[in-house]
Amino acid sequence: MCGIVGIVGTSEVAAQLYDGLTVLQHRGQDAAGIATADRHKLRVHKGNGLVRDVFDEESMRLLEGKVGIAHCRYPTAGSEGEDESQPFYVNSPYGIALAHNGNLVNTDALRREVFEQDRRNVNTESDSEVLLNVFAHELDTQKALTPQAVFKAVEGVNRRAKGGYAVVCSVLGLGLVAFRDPHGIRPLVLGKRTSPTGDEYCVASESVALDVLGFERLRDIAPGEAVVITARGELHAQQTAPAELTPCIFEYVYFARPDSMIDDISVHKARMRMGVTLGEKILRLRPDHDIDVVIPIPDTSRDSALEIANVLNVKYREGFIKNRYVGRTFIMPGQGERAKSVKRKLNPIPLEFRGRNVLLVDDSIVRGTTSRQIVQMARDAGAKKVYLASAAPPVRYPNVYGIDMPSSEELIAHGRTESEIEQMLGCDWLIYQDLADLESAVAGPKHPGRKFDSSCFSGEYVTGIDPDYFERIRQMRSDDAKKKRRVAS
Ligand SMILES: O=P(O)(O)OC[C@H]1O[C@H](OP(=O)(O)OP(=O)(O)O)[C@H](O)[C@@H]1O
Ligand SMILES: NC(=O)CC[C@H](N)C(=O)O
Ligand SMILES: [Mg+2]
Repeated sequence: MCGIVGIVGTSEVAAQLYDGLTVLQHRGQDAAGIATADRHKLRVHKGNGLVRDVFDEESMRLLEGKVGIAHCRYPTAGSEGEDESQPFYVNSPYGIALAHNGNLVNTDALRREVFEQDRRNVNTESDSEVLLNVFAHELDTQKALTPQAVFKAVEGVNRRAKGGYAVVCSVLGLGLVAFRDPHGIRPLVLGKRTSPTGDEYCVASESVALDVLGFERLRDIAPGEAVVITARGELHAQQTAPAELTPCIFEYVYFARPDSMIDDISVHKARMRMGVTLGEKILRLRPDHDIDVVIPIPDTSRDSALEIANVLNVKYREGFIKNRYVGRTFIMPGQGERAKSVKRKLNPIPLEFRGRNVLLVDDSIVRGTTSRQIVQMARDAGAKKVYLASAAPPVRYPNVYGIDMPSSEELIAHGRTESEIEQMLGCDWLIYQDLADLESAVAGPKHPGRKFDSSCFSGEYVTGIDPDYFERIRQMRSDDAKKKRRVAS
């Protein structure tokens, strides 16, 4: 789940892109990059690591230009190698840099098509580089470099690429281009700022980037919409494909920051509502429950856990302290690293557990890495009974649109009943949110009936998927496959 930002400013943009990336760091911790454009040149600096590690004073100084894009990466395709960090660049036509959040599900066919029909070679295993070459080819077939020509090119991309994609591009001689797939699976929001020298625009994965950079949130980019902001600050927008909004529900469950608005829904409020519906379910199933205290598994579950405690009318306590210097464990590339990180990251305060029946709350249980260890930690800290609530339903199916859970065997809930999972996690009671409750909680009162991509819970994929696709990505991207790749390199 990468983070992307693009800015058209009236002054230099590199430092602002850097600041934007730092607040999107939770979306990708593996690599980062910035590309800026002045009138004649595109400059790119990128590499593996956190944003603060990839850039130094010297590299920032070289990133000149008033138009630019930036990316932080959490790989879902190809390898974790430096050459697959983003933005990607092609020199023809015009010079284009592209940053992509999402994942294509027809990359192999597209790669062949790009080579055989468009006569372009893609030198990495990245789906994003394939996407860039499709866009470049489609733009190359247009006569001039105008917003209309870009819209035609994006129409071509929409026709050919299948999957989740939120994209920002910098096109030399024109400005910034941004577009979102026809289902709007991945988020993209547009903001504006007025400076004494003219209008400035920013496009970002999450509105938190607009907030910190002082842009006003204008609106979300619509599914199947493309936006061109010329280097002079003129905004053009057009629908480039028939569309139906079904944003990824996992953004609200886990990925996004709570202080972001995504598709006009506050992530914070969505998580609070998830807590209310789950609390109500607990009361329905066990009106005479014996829960003494609700304890969140930090960070992401906090908003939901607090509301569960309110609904149950029991105490809410911070019983685990998070080491703020350890990153998010779920988005780490290998299982060994994830498992070790839970211990390094979370430590219990025993007096909150001793002799109590505790309800631990997590936003989601994916591989079960976190919950298995946490349940044991709660017992070791002296809890009498350990109950576990998940603000999301069981994750039973792979995610193919930009979240790296490609192999169903790695998912603890795949092919298992809730009581089997309860046993594996070692808790006294496991309770999951129902999918219908999750969807209505996220939609909230402002967007009742909103549809979502909930494929990792339901197994229904909004773009349709080739039947052999799952086996192919399992071979490429399971934890085993990644381990083998690391050993070989
Ligand atoms: O079942 P698992 O495979 O362990 O995955 C789920 C866990 O991973 C995430 O936490 P993470 O540490 O990534 O981030 P957070 O601090 O934002 O909660 C998520 O919030 C769950 O706690
Ligand atoms: N998480 C993402 O959005 C990943 C983008 C792209 N598929 C990559 O692997 O680099
Ligand atoms: Mg967590």
